[in-house]
Amino acid sequence: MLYAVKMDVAIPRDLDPEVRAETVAREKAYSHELQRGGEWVHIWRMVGQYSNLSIFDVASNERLHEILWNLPLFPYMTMEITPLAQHPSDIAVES
Ligand SMILES: O=C(O)C[C@H]1C=CC(=O)O1
Repeated sequence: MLYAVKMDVAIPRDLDPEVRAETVAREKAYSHELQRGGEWVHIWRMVGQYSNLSIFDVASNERLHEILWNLPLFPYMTMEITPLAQHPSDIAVES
């Protein structure tokens, strides 16, 4: 199942810089692990924003929830989640 997830990050300005750096580093490692495992298919920076647009390919709603809930930056994020379906005009799936 494919999902587009827009993540907007808003880390409080007064967060301890060490906590901030450590949380961002854990987020990066967690993201890399999921990308290598094939569930986090794309991650794009949204120009001019501390936001990304990501594509996930996961087995279920529950699995996506688990992945997102465990993001180290989850407490500082707002997300918009859009389930994706094949488009009938996609030449990759045309028969
Ligand atoms: O920077 C971001 O967009 C937030 C987050 C998502 C993955 C990652 O490494 O950082």
